[in-house]
Amino acid sequence: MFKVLVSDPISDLGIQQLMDAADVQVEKKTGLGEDELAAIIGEYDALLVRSQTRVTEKIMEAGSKLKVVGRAGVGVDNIDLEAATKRGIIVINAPDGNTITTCEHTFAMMMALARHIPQAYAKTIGGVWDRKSFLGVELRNKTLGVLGMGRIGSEVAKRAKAFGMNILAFDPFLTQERAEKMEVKLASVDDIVRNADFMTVHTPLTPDTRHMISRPQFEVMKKGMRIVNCARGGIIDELALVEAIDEGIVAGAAFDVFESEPPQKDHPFLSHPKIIVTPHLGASTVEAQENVAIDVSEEVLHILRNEPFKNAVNMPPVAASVMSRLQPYFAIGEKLGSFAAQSANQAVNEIHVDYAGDLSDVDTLPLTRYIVKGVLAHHLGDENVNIVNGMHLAKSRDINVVVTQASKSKGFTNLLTVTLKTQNDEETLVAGTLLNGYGERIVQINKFPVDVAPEGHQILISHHDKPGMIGSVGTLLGQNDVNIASMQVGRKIIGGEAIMILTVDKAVQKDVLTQLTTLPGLNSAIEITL
Ligand SMILES: NC(=O)c1ccc[n+]([C@@H]2O[C@H](COP(=O)([O-])OP(=O)(O)OC[C@H]3O[C@@H](n4cnc5c(N)ncnc54)[C@H](O)[C@@H]3O)[C@@H](O)[C@H]2O)c1
Ligand SMILES: O=C(O)CC[C@@H](O)C(=O)O
Repeated sequence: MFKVLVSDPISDLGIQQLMDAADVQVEKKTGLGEDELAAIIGEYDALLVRSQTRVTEKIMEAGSKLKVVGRAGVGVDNIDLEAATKRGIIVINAPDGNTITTCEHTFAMMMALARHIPQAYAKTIGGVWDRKSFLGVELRNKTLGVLGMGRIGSEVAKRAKAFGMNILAFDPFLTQERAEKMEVKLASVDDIVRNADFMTVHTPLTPDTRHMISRPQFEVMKKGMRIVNCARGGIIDELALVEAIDEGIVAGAAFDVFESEPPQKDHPFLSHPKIIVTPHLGASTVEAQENVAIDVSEEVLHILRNEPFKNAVNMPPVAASVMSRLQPYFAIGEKLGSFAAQSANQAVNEIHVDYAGDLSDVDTLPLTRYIVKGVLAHHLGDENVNIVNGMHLAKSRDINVVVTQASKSKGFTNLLTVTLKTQNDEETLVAGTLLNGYGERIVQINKFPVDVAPEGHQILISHHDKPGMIGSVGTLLGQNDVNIASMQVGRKIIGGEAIMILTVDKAVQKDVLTQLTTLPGLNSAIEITL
């Protein structure tokens, strides 16, 4: 039974599927401080948060069973990603669910700013009928500068066209071709600052974007600019903005987010007549909260059940088209890694993976992660290694991961070859394939061609090819109550070195393996469990 803790208010409708899952127990405990959360997190396999809970290194350290932290929303600035990656905790978010909602909030803020709605409302309900102080401006024919043309920025640009606005857009990933397709004009930050009437930011907060609009930009800014920030506090320098408004450069600003949240009571935005604010409400609609909760719950279930997932933040995203090609190989990749590690039986200093045939022209990194996990988990334990921290763990142990791709696949449509190089320059090679209609197969072990389904308990025997070997192994196993399900023998030349792989029905006692090695002509016997 997996235990999931929900530590922020998250839509019940969204997390219903977790509650309905027979293998999951959900507990809700909101408003916990760091120490309180650290004290209980050790019991849980997954933690679901919104933006209030700060998932610090201390929480990750205390979360000895924690496999995944799910963020019902986009920004993960409340989660220590480095600490999570180090401990193999997968951090996932729900990047799509609140895009439209936040885009619409941006428009609500832009319209409110253009027409002074909050200020006019306050005066009107205060009994003052003031129609002179609130002369607004139209959006039509105005230039809107959009910084950050990702999910939300693109939707904002789309809607701004319906208002008759001209759009200048900047994003390091925005190409001329895509800008033309979206009917926006590709511009630099400087162009936008000098020419826009309205400016809205939709970037994450990074060292690059922190204070990307500050004193130098205000100094050259078009007079009368109106600025909206529904992305992250800190992208626009708050103090420099207040100065720019007071100097008459900026006509007004609408902010949903602050450098520090909630802002101090004496924060200059809270009393400025030309600044309107909301308390980080960008994603706060019924629809968005349901969407993000559904998305994140689905992903948490996938991760807990060891199924493929897509929105991990501490791993690079993988295109759906690439994922669909690689996914069928994840299980065999991990098994090959594990098989190789169990048969190498020595400290590994290089994991060499060769992809051939169908896998020769695709970015195989996600698959390599499964193979590396398979190799490392044998020594480090399943609970300590996963596809997030595997590469990091390999690097921290000076294990090189080398990947090659070749179109030739020795007669197979696809072939994965895992070679482990050990300290004494020895190599252990295991190659496998997915056979159409037959599933996973190991087709080579070291220099020997074989045909073995990688599953359950297996015994890998190295021996001298001579009459009677199979019989004496079978007899010894039978005497020890070990039932053989299948057996494969591989050799290069008659009477030379050979291997035997037996699939047996249960785990084999160590002393049975020792007895096997006393048989004349038998060199080694290793148990492999997949
Ligand atoms: N107010 C809210 O409640 C709320 C809700 C959802 C999202 N957000 C925030 O909105 C922002 C945008 O979210 P999104 O879903 O569109 O993210 P996204 O990742 O789809 O888009 C962000 C874009 O910013 C671009 N970018 C990065 N550095 C840049 C730079 N220096 N200059 C210009 N562009 C740059 C990226 O290339 C990317 O295209 C994020 O900060 C997110 O956390 C806020
Ligand atoms: O309301 C929230 O959870 C914050 C939403 C937003 O900032 C996000 O990053 O998704």
